[in-house]
Amino acid sequence: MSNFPNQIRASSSLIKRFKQRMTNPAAMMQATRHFTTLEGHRPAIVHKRSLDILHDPWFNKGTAFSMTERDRLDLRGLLPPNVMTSEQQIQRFTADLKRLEVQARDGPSDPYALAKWRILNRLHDRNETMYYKVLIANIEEYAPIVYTPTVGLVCQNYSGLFRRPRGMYFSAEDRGEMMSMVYNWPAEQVDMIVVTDGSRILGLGDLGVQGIGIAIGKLDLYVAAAGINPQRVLPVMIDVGTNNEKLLKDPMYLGLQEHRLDGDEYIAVIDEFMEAVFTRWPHVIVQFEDFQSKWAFKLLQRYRNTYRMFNDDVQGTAGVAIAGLLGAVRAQGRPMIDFPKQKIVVAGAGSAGIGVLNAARKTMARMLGNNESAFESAGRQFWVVDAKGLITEERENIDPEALPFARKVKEASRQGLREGASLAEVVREVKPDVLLGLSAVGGLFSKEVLEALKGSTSTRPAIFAMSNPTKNGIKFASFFCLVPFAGIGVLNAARKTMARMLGNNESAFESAGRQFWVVDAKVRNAFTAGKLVIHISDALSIVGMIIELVALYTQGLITEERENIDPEALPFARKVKEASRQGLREGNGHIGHCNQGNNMYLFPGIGLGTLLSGSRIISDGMLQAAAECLAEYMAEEEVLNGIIYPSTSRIRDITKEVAAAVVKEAIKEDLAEGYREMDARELHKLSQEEIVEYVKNNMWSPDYPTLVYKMD
Ligand SMILES: NC(=O)C1=CN([C@@H]2O[C@H](COP(=O)(O)OP(=O)(O)OC[C@H]3O[C@@H](n4cnc5c(N)ncnc54)[C@H](O)[C@@H]3O)[C@@H](O)[C@H]2O)C=CC1
Ligand SMILES: CC(=O)C(=O)O
Ligand SMILES: [Mg+2]
Repeated sequence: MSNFPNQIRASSSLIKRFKQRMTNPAAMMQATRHFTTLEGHRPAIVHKRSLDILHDPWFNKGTAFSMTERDRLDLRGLLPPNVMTSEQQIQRFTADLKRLEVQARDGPSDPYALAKWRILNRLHDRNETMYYKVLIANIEEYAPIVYTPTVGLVCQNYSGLFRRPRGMYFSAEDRGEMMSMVYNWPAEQVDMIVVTDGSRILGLGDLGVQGIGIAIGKLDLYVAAAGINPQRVLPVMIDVGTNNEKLLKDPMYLGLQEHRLDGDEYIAVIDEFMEAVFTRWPHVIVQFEDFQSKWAFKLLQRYRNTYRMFNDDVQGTAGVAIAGLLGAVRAQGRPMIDFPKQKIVVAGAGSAGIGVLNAARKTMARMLGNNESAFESAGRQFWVVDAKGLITEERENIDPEALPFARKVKEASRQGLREGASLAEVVREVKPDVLLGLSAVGGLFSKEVLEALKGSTSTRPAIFAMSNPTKNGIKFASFFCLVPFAGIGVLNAARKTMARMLGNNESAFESAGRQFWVVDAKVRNAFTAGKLVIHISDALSIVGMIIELVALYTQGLITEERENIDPEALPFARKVKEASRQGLREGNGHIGHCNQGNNMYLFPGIGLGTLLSGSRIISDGMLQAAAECLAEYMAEEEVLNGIIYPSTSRIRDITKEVAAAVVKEAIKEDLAEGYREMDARELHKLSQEEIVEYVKNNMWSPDYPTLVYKMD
């Protein structure tokens, strides 16, 4: 068992001192001054100088300190003499990062992604303003590094990657101490906490203390997308042990090496944490992230009416899925009001799957009249398959959360189904409009399942493969492959892996090449180019992130007949004769639009909207408003082209709109108590446009403030 360092325990005198300061208005102003002045272009007061400033990522500007600032802050001689602009700094940094890219042309391998993460993380450690400037300007490119999928790898390799701590750790050893420990955090004001207990990190299972990476990654998006001030975010890991046997035996593991606390003992730890953070920061918002479903629902019910909190996996994911499901209806050329007619098969009945099911059912019921019979009939639109197959009322020890979605036995049998029927059987018999996966199992949408989906009664069946991370999807056995952002890099890597399996010689390499049928020439930047790549036959299977497969026909199968073929795709072009023997020809196949459907479209806006409304709680109505706002964000033309989610490059604008929708709903429900000088009465007077403006004006931007030194 590791010994949690004593030095992080705050003395009670520290709390006393802090409380005295907080009851003294002048002292309180002094304590909060640099936070309130950082936004905009007013100078920021700092209480340190010299090397202490250079080592403080909140204030460090590196080579961008002006000469007058260097004099004022005792920095003269501590930096190379050439003063750089922030643009020059970014150019220098990006050139370094791109060099890595040139050297790693063989695809987005794990070491390559991790190397990129390391470089970005080092920048995060030394200069936060510049880090967020880089991230915001290149969000589409770097979100997959600082967030999923790479952050999953980071969590898995956390013990080796750990350099500087970030965030706070509360462990089972700290029971009785949390109320004082919370004052060890240096920021007087915290707006947003993302907390995990590491029990179900992405689709990677129990990673114990290593799960802190996901809280850090989510908060990166809070800063980049929602403009939450980086000095006011706090990633938290609650370490109650781990049931991961490998970590329990690993001498390098940094967390508590004991089995997870359970039952009342577990709840007591989480209760103590919640009380501590809300005592110090009464207006903070706490996002619960990646708690195993066993606790996710219970904790949500326990706290949601008392604290400003939400569970991202249950509620954020549900909102994003609803927006996507409504988009899928529109993509079929039908009005959204037809949503209650959709037949939906969901694979996975954990926190995310059940969250989506509940929200989708409520949305359907509202469209059908919002009464009991509407709710009943909406329930019949879903077929849920978990690890044991189709869930019916015959299921033994059924999870109470899944019970409302269990199919009636008689009804199932009329459809040719039974308790435990496989996903392929269910899809074959139900002929659904939508197949949605939240099972964390790679390769689940196999050839058989996708073949079965061909029988769908929908004109444009949609697949939402929402499990994370992408890696889970790599299986060499399936038929179709949708590669969300890998393209040629993945093809090359897959070919090499196959070749290795076949003997690792030239003929193995040749024959491996014949296993790919590549559709679309622009595969290389498939994700950034917004193209969906479909490989027929042996390749990789879908999983990873939410992918909408709404057929949008473009160039089709690549054969050697393709004009102006991308040289990188050439090795994968099919021979014309061989293709014709298979009944295929140049241009065959479907290319759909593909982008990432992740709760990142909503959680930043939910948090920001809650903060700026000053709502006491996060209501169902506020969450629904967020989802509807995302659904409406896409123009009709885009949706008809099968583009259901916007590009992540627009994430700041999306978040602003989502936050405004949340503020508006909080005002409507009379929950809004205001934020800073905008009190509840003022909020009520705002028009829709003014709410959007209010949100925009309160989003932090990564600009260096002028620093002025004052003694503490
Ligand atoms: N795209 C997004 O925004 C989000 C994605 N997720 C992902 O969704 C996945 C599931 O998350 P949770 O629900 O929290 O996990 P969980 O562990 O609570 O639930 C997993 C569910 O999948 C079922 N399952 C396992 N094997 C199966 C199989 N062969 N066939 C059908 N079902 C099977 C399990 O019985 C369980 O019901 C994870 O990969 C997670 O990363 C979660 C939240 C958001
Ligand atoms: C994206 C996310 O929250 C998850 O996979 O758990
Ligand atoms: Mg999550």
